[in-house]
Amino acid sequence: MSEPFVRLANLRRSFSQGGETIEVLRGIDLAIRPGEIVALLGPSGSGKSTMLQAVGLLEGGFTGKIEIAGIEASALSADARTALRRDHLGFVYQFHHLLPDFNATENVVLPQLIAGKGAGEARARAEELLTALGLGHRLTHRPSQLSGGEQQRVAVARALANRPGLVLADEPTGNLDEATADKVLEQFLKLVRGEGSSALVATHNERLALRMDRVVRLHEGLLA
Ligand SMILES: Nc1ncnc2c1ncn2[C@@H]1O[C@H](COP(=O)(O)OP(=O)(O)OP(=O)(O)O)[C@@H](O)[C@H]1O
Repeated sequence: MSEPFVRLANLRRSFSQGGETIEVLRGIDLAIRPGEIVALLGPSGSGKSTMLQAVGLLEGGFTGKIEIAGIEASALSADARTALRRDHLGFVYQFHHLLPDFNATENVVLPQLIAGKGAGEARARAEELLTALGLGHRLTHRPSQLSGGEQQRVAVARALANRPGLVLADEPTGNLDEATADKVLEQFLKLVRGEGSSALVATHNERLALRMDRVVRLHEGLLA
């Protein structure tokens, strides 16, 4: 069996608030294999976003081990963490966070230019992804000219643009109606599987979670 792409060991995070300490993550262990799509289920406030922020190397304040692509992240400098994030991770949020003044293609091109890819190659990749997501007829629309589901699909294309080994998605369809959420999730899963990426998808939707390869549940700071 292949080595995990992500390995978390005894991951902990607490917050101090008004003299009280809340232990949100109390020793998380998790391994995600290359290409595996894992649903992270848990009620509101259980710590799903906190855990994704840790794995996404977006925040400090954690203890324990976070290993991505065989690299132990906690020992790295800030620059090296940024490089690890850029080279291996893609993010999809509940709200798309697309750049309003750029069209769909440009929003997907931009992270590739930042990663050092040439403009022609980046544009071809953006168009390939957007077309695979059924947006071939919306390439030059700006976010305000797209529906909620279309905006979220552009965000999915952007997350996958640099071929990340791991996609982190925080309630990626939480802002959509049920029918649209189903469709966007279906396309997301198909694309991630086609690309061979792993994914960790936070949701409180049991039904959507069951369409992924494995479900883990956050309960009282631990994974069940
Ligand atoms: N910066 C912070 N300071 C203090 N407490 C925090 C902070 N960030 C998160 N928390 C607390 O940590 C707990 C977990 O929050 P988190 O956002 O990770 O939950 P979640 O499972 O993603 O919830 P939701 O499904 O509602 O998004 C909450 O009780 C929250 O109040």
